[in-house]
Parts: sequence; structure tokens; C-alpha cells
Amino acid sequence: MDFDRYDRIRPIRWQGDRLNLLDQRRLPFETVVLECRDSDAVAQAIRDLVVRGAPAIGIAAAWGLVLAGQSTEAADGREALARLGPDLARLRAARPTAVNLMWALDRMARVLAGAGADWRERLEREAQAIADEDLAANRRMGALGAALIAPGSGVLTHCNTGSLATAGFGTALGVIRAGVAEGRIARVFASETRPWLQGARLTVWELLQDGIAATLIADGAGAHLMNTGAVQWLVVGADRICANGDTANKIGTYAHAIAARHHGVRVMVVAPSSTVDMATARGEDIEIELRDQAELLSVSGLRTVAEGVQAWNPVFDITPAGLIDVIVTERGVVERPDPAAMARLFG
Ligand SMILES: CSC[C@H]1O[C@H](OP(=O)(O)O)[C@H](O)[C@@H]1O
Repeated sequence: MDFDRYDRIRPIRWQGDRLNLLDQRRLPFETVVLECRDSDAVAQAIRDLVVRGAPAIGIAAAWGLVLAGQSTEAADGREALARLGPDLARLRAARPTAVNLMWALDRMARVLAGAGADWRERLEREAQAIADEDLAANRRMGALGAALIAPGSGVLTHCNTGSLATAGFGTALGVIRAGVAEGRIARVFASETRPWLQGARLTVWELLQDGIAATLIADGAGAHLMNTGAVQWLVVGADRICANGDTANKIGTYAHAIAARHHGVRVMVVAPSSTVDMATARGEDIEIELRDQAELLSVSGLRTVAEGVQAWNPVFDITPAGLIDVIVTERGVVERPDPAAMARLFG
């Protein structure tokens, strides 16, 4: 497929002495780039959702460590690793649920541990490799996932899993891009994804850039949409996939998956192998990020809830493996995920 036609947005741009991040808090109406000049600025940008999406925060954190290295004196990688310990810890703590963040930093730390006097160059090469591999994985998953979808199908997606959430092309949205390009997907629906509105602000905007028509629905309209017969697949991303196939993804995914099973709609989870966490046995062992209740109490800075009301704001949920028909990764496809099937591909 013609990737350049379908995929032009790049949320993370390394500039040699700074990291430029497309500020996703301001989209779709303003295009603002935030310049990060040290690792603390990158950690803050991840916490504040300037950059978001599981693969994207791993890539941004890797560049954050490169920035930290530029202001650190060390004779070799081992010494650098010791000096960069606090930066690594602050980047790692920026968000708890998406394992790509920890995966990318562990990979950077391993490179440091084995590097000599050229440790700064090695770090920079590794960050670039993490980004390049993510883009290649997304393109591969797009082909693998689209091949499972029968021509003429409708799909529902949740949150934003596109170029904005990755190095480019996207995970679930990559499958949708490929499926539309191949003529398999005839209808795309995106749920708005309260409270941060990744679906409403980012996904339908991204698809619009590609000339892909998408219909926005309220999160609560998912079951009703499925009942109409308009969609045959729920296609979503992931922030962490456990050894048994249980999957953490944006809050609301679990409700969509329950409705999908009830209506005979198939569920596809699309994520690179960097999202697979074989060290976590099952979903209940995943830390679910709780964000400020203020995100629920107002919309675009305008308070919508009476003063004095309390809110609870978990931003991910767990979809049990039993509700997932297929997990698509760049290494291959896991059908009806369970511990044995996961171990065959990731053990
Ligand atoms: C391509 S993974 C995207 C993943 O990240 C989202 O979360 P957030 O916007 O809070 O970073 C969501 O769970 C998506 O599925």
C-alpha cells in the first residue's frame, strides 16, 4: 500500500538537541509543538498527555534519556547508567499502565550497560531504532490484521491508536487504514472516548487527513451500534497484554468487548510485541492509572458538573482474554488467546 498517502502525521520529532512533541492536548484545532530540552520536560509531557499512546510514550521516553545523557559526564556506559538512574526513574514513573514505557527504558539501560566511551552515540542509535522498529511493526500489523477482515465489513474503534499514538501508521488504526485501502472495510465508527476525547479529537481528525470517512459515536452508543448490524469487528489497541492474553486498554474497551460478544461482533486487539508483558500473569496484576477527577468535571476547561461532586477517573480497564478473538502483533496473530497460545509466540 502507498504508506506516504495514508500516513503523514508524526507526533515525535528528534532534533539533535531537543525533542519536539506535537501537543495532543490542543488538537484538532491548534497545531502547537512543545520543545523538550531535558528528560524532566519529557517526563512531564508524558504525564500531561502532550504525547500519549503506549508506543509513543516509550519512544518519547527513550529520547528523554538521550537528552539526559547530553548533560551527563561519564567515561563509559556503566558509569553513565549509574549517573542517569534518577532520570530513568522519573521517566519510568511518568505513567504506570502502558508497559511500552518500561520496555523502552529497559532496552536503553541494557545498551548503556554494555557501552564504552561511545555511550551517547549508542543511546541515540537505540532510540532511533525503537522508533523505526515501531513504524515497521505497525505496517506489518496493518497487513496481518486487515487480512482477517471480510470485504464489506464495518468496524468500531475506541480511543486513538493512530500515527499520533505511535511512530506512525498506528496499531488498530493501522489495521483500519490498511483495511480501507484494500477495500475490506466499508464503514468506520469511532467512539468519542470520554473523558479525554481521544476518539473525538484525534481519531476522526487523523482519518479525515487520510480522506477516510469515519462516523463518531458516543461511548454509550457502542452496544446499540452493534445491535444494528453495522459493524462486524471491534478493533482496538492495547497498553499492556498479559501472559494469559488479558488486555489493558482505554477505559470503555471492556464495555465494548462485552457488547461485542453479545452481538457476535469479533474483537481484534492490535499491538506491537513491546506491549506484551509476559512477566505479568493476568489482568488483575496490572496497575490501572487513576487520573485527576478534574478531567471528568469539565470539558475543554468549562465546568459541566455541580460544585461539590466527586468523580472517579480510572483511565484504563481490563478486557479478559476470553472476550478477545484475536491479538495481532508484528510477530504474528494469536487466535483465542490463552497462556499456551501466548507462550508459543512470546515465551
Ligand atoms: C496505540 S496504543 C494507544 C493506546 O493508548 C491509549 O491511552 P492514552 O491515550 O491514555 O495514552 C489507549 O489506551 C490506546 O488504546
